[in-house]
Order: sequence, then C-alpha cells, then structure tokens
Amino acid sequence: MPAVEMHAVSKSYARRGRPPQRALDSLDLVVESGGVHGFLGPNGSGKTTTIRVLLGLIRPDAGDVRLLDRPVPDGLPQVIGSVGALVETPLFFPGFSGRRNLRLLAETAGLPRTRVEEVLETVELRDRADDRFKGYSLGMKQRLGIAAALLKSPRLLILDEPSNGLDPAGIRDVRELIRRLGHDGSTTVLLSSHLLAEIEQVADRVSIMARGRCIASGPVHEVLAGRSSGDVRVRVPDRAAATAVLTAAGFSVTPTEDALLVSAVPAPGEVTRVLAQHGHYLEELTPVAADLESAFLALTAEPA
Ligand SMILES: Nc1ncnc2c1ncn2[C@@H]1O[C@H](COP(=O)(O)OP(=O)(O)OP(=O)(O)O)[C@@H](O)[C@H]1O
Repeated sequence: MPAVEMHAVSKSYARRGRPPQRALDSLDLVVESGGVHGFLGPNGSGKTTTIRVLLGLIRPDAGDVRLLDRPVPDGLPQVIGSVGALVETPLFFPGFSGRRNLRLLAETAGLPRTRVEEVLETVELRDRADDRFKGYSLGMKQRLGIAAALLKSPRLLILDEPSNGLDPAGIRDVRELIRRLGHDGSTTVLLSSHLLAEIEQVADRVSIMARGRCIASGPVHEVLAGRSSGDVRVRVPDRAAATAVLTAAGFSVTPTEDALLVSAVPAPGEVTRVLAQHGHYLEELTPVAADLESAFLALTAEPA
C-alpha cells in the first residue's frame, strides 16, 4: 500500500485583480511505503501546495488524494494521527526547555513521558534537553521540531525543506537524522527540497516537480542517473601540472577561467585519488549540473 497516492490533482490560488495562480496541474504522485522519498522541485513548483493538500490544510479543485490508504479529506481523521509533519518552523515556548516543550505536547496527545525521552534520543538532543529552546541553534530547533513530529510514532513523516536556513553543521545533522529515520523500517519519510544534492544524498526514491506536475519519479539512482557519469569541476593550485596528470590517467580535461572541467567521470573519487597520488591537493571538486538540472530549468522557465 503506497503512503501517498494523488491522481489528477489540480489547485489554483485566487488572486485579487489577476488571473488565478495555478499551483498544481493535474498532478499524479505516488509515494511508496518505506525509506526516504525525495520530493524535488524548484521554488514555486508546487511542493508546499501538495503537502498542504495531503494534510487537509487546503482543498484541491479537482482530483483524488489518498493518504495511508484513506481518502483525503474525508478519511483524514482516521489517519492523521499516524502522520507527523514539519511544515514550517515549529512553534515552541522559547523560555521552556526542549524537554519541557515536548512533555507538554506529549501530555496533550496522551503519550507517556518515556516517549519524550525516546524521541530526544532519536534526534540526539538529550544532552541539551534541559536548555531553553531560545538558546538552541537553528539546527537544534529543527531537530526538536522533528522530535515533536515523531512523538506519535508516525507511519508517514512529512518534512518540508527541513534544511532551509541551516548552517553546514545543522544541515549535516538533519541529513543524518533523516537517513536514520528512513532506515528504521517503520516510517516513510517524504522529504521536500529544492536541492538536488540533498535529495541525492538521503533519498531512496524521488519525484521531481515542475510547474505543478510530476515530471519524473523512481529510484534516485535511476532518475538521477544522468549525473553519475557527469562532469566535475576541479580547482587545484597548479592547473597545468594537474591537467597533465589527469590527461595521462585517461581523463578528458578542459581548462576554464579558474578551474578544470573533467568530463565523463565515472566516480569523482577517482579524480581525487589520481591527483593526490601525484601530490596535487584539491581546493574544490564540484559535480557539474547535469542534464536533469537543465531539463528542470527548461521545464520551469516561465513562458515568454
Ligand atoms: N496562498 C497563495 N496564494 C497565491 N499563490 C500561491 C499561494 N501559495 C502558493 N502560491 C503559488 O503557487 C505556486 C506553487 O507554490 P508552492 O509554495 O506550492 O511551491 P513550492 O514548490 O513549495 O515552492 P517553495 O519552496 O517556494 O514554497 C507558486 O507559483 C506560488 O507562488
């Protein structure tokens, strides 16, 4: 049974004095149960609208929606208790500790205090659980939000752009947490993001949104396959020497203004290894945006 099924779902927002804004355009979407399902699309492609529809926060104009095998919105009361969501920065009492905030939520939901300790452990906040919420870093606040969403042991956890605004350490922590949650076996994670790299690193499956439609869906390695043999941009102090080393190793290298473009690299680690073996240490190695991203941009470009 899929966690989410949407068929021909459309939604337009009314705008004063202007034609309505179409956010979902006959969207078909299936999220299979288990693992992390990436929901990838540029800003404005309809991800948040989709999530709002799923949670019954807005009504679509047309189409069928099922959440954990129940129709939305009519069957929502039966399943909403099995769905955890982090849609915006969650509201906590700033002067209360993380633990106290969670205890309040647990009490309201009729859950035991032991559950609070379990979710604190899951999000690795036990050490800081007695500190006030307002002193937490953004990443910790976000993890507390995820802890709150986990309290009721949801079968489906929906996270809308959970890395937005976080520093690199916060992003790494949240990413590792999502990976763990996806692999614990009992929860399906639906992770929305506009960052290809984020989805690539944590998701098992992905659906790509553009202009209110799903343009591709499937296992990440299949949908994003174009990237694995892609180009990488490399910056090294001695470009001429590095070009010679890479060319001798069989790579095709094109110098650019401030870097080298290495083409059709099967694994970026190979480039690192070859260069390091010859005493060249990388300042930067970036996979170059692959066809998928260009397709993205073309699909999402506003018509002239
Ligand atoms: N309340 C609203 N009123 C009018 N238009 C809206 C409203 N909410 C969203 N939109 C528009 O609907 C389209 C889809 O927005 P949505 O927020 O679902 O996209 P998104 O992929 O989640 O992007 P983002 O990451 O920027 O939120 C956009 O063109 C957006 O401007």
